[in-house]
Amino acid sequence: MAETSENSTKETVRQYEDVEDQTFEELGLDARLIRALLKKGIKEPTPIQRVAVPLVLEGKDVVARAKTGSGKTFAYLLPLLQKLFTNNVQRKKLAPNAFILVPTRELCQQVYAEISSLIELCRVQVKAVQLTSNMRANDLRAALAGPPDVLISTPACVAKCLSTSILQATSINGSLETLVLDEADLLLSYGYENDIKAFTTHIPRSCQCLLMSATSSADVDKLKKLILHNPFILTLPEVGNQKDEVIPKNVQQFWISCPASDKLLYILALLKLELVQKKILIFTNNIDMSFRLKLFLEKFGIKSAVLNAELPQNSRLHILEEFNAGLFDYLIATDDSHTKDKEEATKESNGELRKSRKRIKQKLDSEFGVVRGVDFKNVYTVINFEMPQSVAGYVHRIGRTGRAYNSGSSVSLVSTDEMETLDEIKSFVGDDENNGSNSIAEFPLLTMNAVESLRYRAEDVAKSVTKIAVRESRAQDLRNEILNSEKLKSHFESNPRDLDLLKHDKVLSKKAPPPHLRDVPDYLVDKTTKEAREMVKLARDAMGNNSRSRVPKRKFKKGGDPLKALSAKPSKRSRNGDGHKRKRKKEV
Ligand SMILES: Nc1ncnc2c1ncn2[C@@H]1O[C@H](COP(=O)(O)OP(=O)(O)OP(=O)(O)O)[C@@H](O)[C@H]1O
Repeated sequence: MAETSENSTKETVRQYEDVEDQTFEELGLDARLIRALLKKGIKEPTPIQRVAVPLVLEGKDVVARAKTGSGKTFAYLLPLLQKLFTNNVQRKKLAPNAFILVPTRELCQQVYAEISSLIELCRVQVKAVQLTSNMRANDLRAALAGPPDVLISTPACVAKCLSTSILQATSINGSLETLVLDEADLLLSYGYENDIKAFTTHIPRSCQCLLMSATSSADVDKLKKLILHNPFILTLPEVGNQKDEVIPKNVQQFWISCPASDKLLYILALLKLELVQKKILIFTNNIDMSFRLKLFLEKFGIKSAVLNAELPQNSRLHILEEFNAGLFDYLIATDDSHTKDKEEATKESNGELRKSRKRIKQKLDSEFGVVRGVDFKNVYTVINFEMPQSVAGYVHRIGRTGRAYNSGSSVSLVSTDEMETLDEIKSFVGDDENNGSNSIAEFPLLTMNAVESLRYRAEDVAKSVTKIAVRESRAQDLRNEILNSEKLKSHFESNPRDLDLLKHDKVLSKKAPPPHLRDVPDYLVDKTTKEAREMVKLARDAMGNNSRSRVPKRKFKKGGDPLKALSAKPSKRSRNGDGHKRKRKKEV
């Protein structure tokens, strides 16, 4: 471990070249928490947990940067809970002892679910609550009555409570012991700067502050200066500042060059010919495109659900829960919604959608964030149907697979217009054919023959998915979800575990897909594609990758991965053959 003092009295930077294989016991964790983790199937700490837990237990301020899916949530939740229930002298407090601030409601819900389950499994007297901006003043007051020990919220909601005196500044000052800023790199970009600044004036000097983030950025530095006193800055080799260490190594990244007008055809080929493994998370940049894709796939018998900022919160949470529980395999998510779709919504409000949208009166939720930090379970493949608008967006999207010790892959469909973005991403993630780590390789399993064999059908169907059909479906889906949302609210108050009530991957079109579209006739699939498909299937079976099971997957031996072992493009492969061979050699 290398330790340097930056600014001698202010920051201690700890660079861990080699994190020792300590157990949770050796980190000083309470037996109740260890038992709770075991019940969740978690036996060994991840590297970030190994370095962060002891420091947090010691009461140090910590800035932890670790890759997506590296287990940052437990890195702060475990010691935080331990501190709360081991010093269980009845504290006289007027406000919660710990605040966990996150950028989105989805994260609020996720962190709340994690902490609640730990509390339940440990059987300890700790109360956690989550607040969201859409709660009425009375509900906020009721949630804070007591007060609870831990509060999970977006900064905006805390600011609202302060400005309406539901929370008193003096109470916070007298009670706050731990402040966590989770997904710190996003808090400012979500527009919470003023809310955070308003809050910081009430943080007592003695308060321990923890800042967790997946990437380092100017925003993280700004928050660090604003909030932390003598922080320990943790950098791990898997995190590092080096470019090639941003994406988890257990995620294989691929790209396919294709004309923008052929994207539907290409994704159909990938899914229908089963060249990618399930579960699959597909990203689009705007909501209309997600419905176009959903309707298109539906005509070929591929059912999917959509997830976006327009949906009511209850529905969004339920969709996530269903997807995580394995009730459906394809989820089409629209991200970057807090910027782009808002603009679109404004434009649309002047246009043809005005009537139907007005009736629905639904606004995009500025606290929505599907990509950042949300823990999608057992997603094997992330597909960028459209390229994200920033490098950070790419990192976070890809980070939805390969979580913890699982493996995964990503496939980006890249049009000519998006090539520049791909180059930028490649240079950021440290794509280096000679080095092999973190390279974004051309997807080897899709042949032109395979694509062309589906062209006629795909183009025919794509024509039928008109703009009007898309917009009607979007409005219809929204109406359904608003109704669902009401049902969900009352139903889940009494049946919180009933996930099967509403399936969100219902088909939108009235007609069932004709058999010739639902099943790809055998004669259309060439030999190479059949082999590729078989390899993907074998790999899935070998990994025990059944998206409907919650059993942790077996780790895949790199050498045995079909995406590395087989190429459906002999000519290209031989062109890049050297690079591939070198890569594989290095990995064995
Ligand atoms: N020690 C562990 N062993 C196995 N799985 C773990 C461990 N710690 C956490 N996990 C699981 O790993 C997944 C990812 O964890 P978490 O959401 O905390 O990642 P993260 O670092 O916060 O990612 P992101 O930056 O995307 O938010 C979760 O499903 C979590 O339950």
